[in-house]
Amino acid sequence: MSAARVKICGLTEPAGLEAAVAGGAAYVGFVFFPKSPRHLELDRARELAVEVPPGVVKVALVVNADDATLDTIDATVPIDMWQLHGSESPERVAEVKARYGLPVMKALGVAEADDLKAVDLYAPVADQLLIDAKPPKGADLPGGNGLAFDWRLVAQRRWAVPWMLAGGLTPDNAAEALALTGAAQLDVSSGVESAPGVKDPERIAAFLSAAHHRR
Ligand SMILES: O=C(O)c1ccccc1N[C@@H]1O[C@H](COP(=O)(O)O)[C@@H](O)[C@H]1O
Repeated sequence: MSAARVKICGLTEPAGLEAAVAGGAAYVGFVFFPKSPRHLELDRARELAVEVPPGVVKVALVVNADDATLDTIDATVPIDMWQLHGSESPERVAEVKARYGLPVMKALGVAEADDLKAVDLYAPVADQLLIDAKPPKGADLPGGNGLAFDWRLVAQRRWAVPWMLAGGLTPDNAAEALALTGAAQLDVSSGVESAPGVKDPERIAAFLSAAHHRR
């Protein structure tokens, strides 16, 4: 099997971004959600994004954001892809894709087999799906909680669109996650941090190495 493509999400500082790029991340993610410890102000996001070399996909993560919010991000930060991580409908996914002409990745929360029914609703409109653990009831964040779901629910499933596995991934479990699910792409945030919102360059390097040397 070829090396997995990795998204390092929730970057907030140059050191983390440099480690992601140096280690061969395929995507870097910037969070625009004020409740998150990884939330970026627009100017800060722009400063980071302009340092990303061509070929690395810059993803803007938003949660149920309105057009005005997306317009401001789009006008300020050079991004390549939207990640919709809230309860956006399939119609909203199609709308965002048409409005900005950028690919859209829709995040879906999974706790049990029934949650995967949403895949059929979103696959026709999204460019990619992000399959993440469903947040606990009452959680402040719909993602980035460091929680994994039961990977057996997606083991060796056939997908109509590209997808990423997310939720509770770490340098220690990345290889097992790849082997069990057959995923070609992984997305990680809190598992490569030393504290909420603070990326750890060594953990980023270790995660990328684990994903690139899949068994
Ligand atoms: O990271 C965040 O703060 C965040 C906030 C709101 C929605 C999604 C968020 N993160 C996404 O969730 C996955 C899984 O996170 P983790 O690895 O379990 O911490 C992450 O990769 C982001 O795409």
